[in-house]
Amino acid sequence: MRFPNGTVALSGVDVNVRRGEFVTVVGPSGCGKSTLLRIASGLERASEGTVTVNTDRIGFVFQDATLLAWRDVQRNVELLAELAGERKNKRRAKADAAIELVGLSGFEKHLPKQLSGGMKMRTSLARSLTLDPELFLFDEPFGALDEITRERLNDELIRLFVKQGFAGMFITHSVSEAVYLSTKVVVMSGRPGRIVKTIDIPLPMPRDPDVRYTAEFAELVGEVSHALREGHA
Ligand SMILES: Nc1ncnc2c1ncn2[C@@H]1O[C@H](COP(=O)(O)OP(=O)(O)OP(=O)(O)O)[C@@H](O)[C@H]1O
Repeated sequence: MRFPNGTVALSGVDVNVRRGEFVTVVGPSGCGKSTLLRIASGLERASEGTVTVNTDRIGFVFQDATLLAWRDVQRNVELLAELAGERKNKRRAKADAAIELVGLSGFEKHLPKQLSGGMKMRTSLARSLTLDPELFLFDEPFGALDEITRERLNDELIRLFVKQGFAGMFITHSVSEAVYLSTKVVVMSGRPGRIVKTIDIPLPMPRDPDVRYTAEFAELVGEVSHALREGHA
């Protein structure tokens, strides 16, 4: 990916994300992770190479929950179905199901300003879930949350991944979050972003929260951290 101003953001990147895979991309700031996700989503067009996406049901969750301040949770979650021109009954049913999936039942009438950071992210997740995505893209969605909320949302995300069966592509700066969530971790170098290493995470899904304290987990975290350091050198 070369931007019109000459910045080369990505070079020779080759990634596959299949159904049943949750692929996390880690790498130093500015290495092109968001660019890669935007290219996968179609928001950005690669200047060279090919991108093949075998579905048009793509969910995208950003670091910011991007909720409309004047709409309550239910009407925020309904937004995409509304834009797609779906009837009120149908979009309400979809929103209700998604709100239930993310554990926000009872908060339908709350406005964004009445929600915690974690609840805002859940609302954002629910909004994308109404699309019933086959490919779900996440650009560091939990980066701004405290550790406990983040760990809880990691578990909820894994539950959704196992239940809904989408292909997941996730960006994070946290090595332990990457190992915990993923079936595969892609480590990128500094700009222009190249893939330094791809590491399979063979831990069983859904993850047991206590897996974080095992030797196997620590070893995988070590492997990802080493690869990150190599890419930085
Ligand atoms: N539209 C653009 N035009 C020119 N350069 C851009 C454009 N968008 C991004 N870049 C540059 O491309 C590089 C990759 O940016 P990107 O946001 O993808 O990195 P990132 O790995 O997601 O960073 P971070 O982890 O800090 O969010 C950066 O150097 C950025 O300045």
